[in-house]
Amino acid sequence: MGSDMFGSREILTSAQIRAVERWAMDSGIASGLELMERAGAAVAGEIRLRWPKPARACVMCGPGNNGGDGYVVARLLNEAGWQVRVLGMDNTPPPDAAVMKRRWLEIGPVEALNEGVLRRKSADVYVDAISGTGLTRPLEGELLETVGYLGGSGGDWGFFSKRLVAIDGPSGLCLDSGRMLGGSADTLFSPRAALTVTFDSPRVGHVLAQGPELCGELVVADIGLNWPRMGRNPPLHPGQVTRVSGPSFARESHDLFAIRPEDLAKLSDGHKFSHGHALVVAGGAGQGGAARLSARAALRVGAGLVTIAPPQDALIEHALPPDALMRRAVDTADDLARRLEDRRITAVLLGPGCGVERAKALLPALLETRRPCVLDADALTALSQRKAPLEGLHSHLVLTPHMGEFARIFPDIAAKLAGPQPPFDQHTLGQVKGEEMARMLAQDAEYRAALAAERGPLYSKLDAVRDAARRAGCVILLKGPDTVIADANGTVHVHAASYDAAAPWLATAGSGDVLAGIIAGLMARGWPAFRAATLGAALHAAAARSFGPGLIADDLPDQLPAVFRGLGL
Ligand SMILES: NC(=O)C1=CN([C@@H]2O[C@H](COP(=O)(O)OP(=O)(O)OC[C@H]3O[C@@H](n4cnc5c(N)ncnc54)[C@H](OP(=O)(O)O)[C@@H]3O)[C@@H](O)[C@H]2O)[C@@H](O)CC1
Ligand SMILES: Nc1ncnc2c1ncn2[C@@H]1O[C@H](COP(=O)(O)OP(=O)(O)O)[C@@H](O)[C@H]1O
Ligand SMILES: [K+]
Repeated sequence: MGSDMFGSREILTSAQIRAVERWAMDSGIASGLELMERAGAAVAGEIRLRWPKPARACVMCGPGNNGGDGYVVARLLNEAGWQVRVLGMDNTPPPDAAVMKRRWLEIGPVEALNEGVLRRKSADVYVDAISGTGLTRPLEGELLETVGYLGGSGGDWGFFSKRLVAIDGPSGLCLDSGRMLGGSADTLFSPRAALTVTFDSPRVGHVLAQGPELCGELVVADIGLNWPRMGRNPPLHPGQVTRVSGPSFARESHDLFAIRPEDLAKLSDGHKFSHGHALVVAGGAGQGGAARLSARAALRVGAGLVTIAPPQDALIEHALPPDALMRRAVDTADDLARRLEDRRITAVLLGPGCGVERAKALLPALLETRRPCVLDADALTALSQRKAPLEGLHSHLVLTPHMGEFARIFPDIAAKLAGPQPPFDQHTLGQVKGEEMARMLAQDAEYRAALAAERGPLYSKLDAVRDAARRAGCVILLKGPDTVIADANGTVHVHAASYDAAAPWLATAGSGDVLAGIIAGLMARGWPAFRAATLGAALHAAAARSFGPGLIADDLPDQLPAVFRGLGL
């Protein structure tokens, strides 16, 4: 296991990459034309790596700079001996794209970009340069038909998905959310690329939602933008808007993965008693398995001591291994409060196998101590059933919901994420009334404001988790193949299983209990909530990869030593 798989890198929104490009051009690092030439060269190079013999290419160029990249690809493939057809639009492109189009026109013609021309299916490779980061509204008319045809409206998406190369992303995909612009109906005919080549950094939309599925293999090409990244800067406070000598945008760390050199040092240092003490609350008779999985994970991640705390009458069930576990009964909220008077208990996990009623009874006493703590599973359901679900939450807390639990605690945010996306037409608005209508009108206004401010137009999982964490005042880790973690200051981190080696076998019963235990163990060891959650998600996925297919949750904690060895600890 190479430690490179743990590298952390920034992912950017469309507005951020535009700011980076503008900064690079303004500071004389490269002109727009040079950047476009490098972008096109990177795409042509990746194509030639995969199709080493000159073949037939059909390059589809849209109205903007994404189309400009396409004209460069066409010219370079032609120079390499390929037979190239170019389909394009009858518009005045932006200046750099116009130059690239003229250069192509010295070589060959531009045919009309429409479904009819595509139906002839005369190429080995199709290059989608129709839209990239500049897509701001759903495609319409001929462009929509063309993109739908690439997505299989003619009954054969399998044909295109094997030979479609997308520049920056398949067209119609919103690179800020990973969702197709234009609502769910159009996703039926969303183009799926075999290969997507993007520039400088991944975009948010490459790793969230449908992005990974629609982009296919993702290559991030360096086009020499050379901007000062967070990693190379003096320490920044997360979420801070900074104007260092680089492009100016909110330097939120939208980064992928989590293990950094300072984590490695801290994981390997120290002495048993400096490693803290995690208390894992367990449930009544017959429910103990989940909490024991969590407790085992907390031990394996290096908590010095772990105590499992079931009710008195279930204590006997927990006489099972691991023997390193301590066992103490906790029946009532008073028992828990007394137990937590011991300041040596440095983190608490409540939820796995706990039972909703028991979690509800223990929650107030736990929250009152403001002890670092993870709330998972039944504790999340218990939260959502309180009159004021978010009351008493604080910044030393990590909530680890899956989408169902998240929706019960933040129903409005989940509805906004799952529902149709703006701009809403009269027909859509005609179908709703009351609060739903008010919510959609507000969302529509937000969409227009976002466009004006050059932010991404669609509400993404990243936005949703950030909004939820701000509202709750704690860290939230929303599970899924695209796990998103946010803190109350707006710092967001994505752990995308799709980005490196996918670990689909993580989706197995009890794997969430292990994740909660890993995070609680790290918090017991002194990691702050947000770092514990991001590092925990990375270790959890690494453990799954280390075991491989056939994994059950019980195997995960015992893979952690191999993961640590792989990290050189
Ligand atoms: N900046 C740089 O230096 C570099 C940029 N690079 C490349 O530029 C790409 C970004 O280019 P971009 O901003 O020109 O927009 P792009 O993705 O081509 O597509 C949108 C175009 O379509 C239009 N449009 C929007 N919605 C529409 C709709 N529904 N139906 C119809 N039209 C619609 C919209 O214009 P509008 O009509 O909104 O004015 C715009 O013209 C980026 O992905 C990368 O590939 C690289 O070369 C590296 C250097
Ligand atoms: N398709 C997937 N690929 C990779 N990881 C996934 C996928 N779906 C879910 N996961 C991960 O699997 C774990 C499942 O947790 P959870 O939903 O709580 O399950 P359980 O309740 O069975 O423990 C989470 O860490 C989640 O991020
Ligand atoms: K594209």
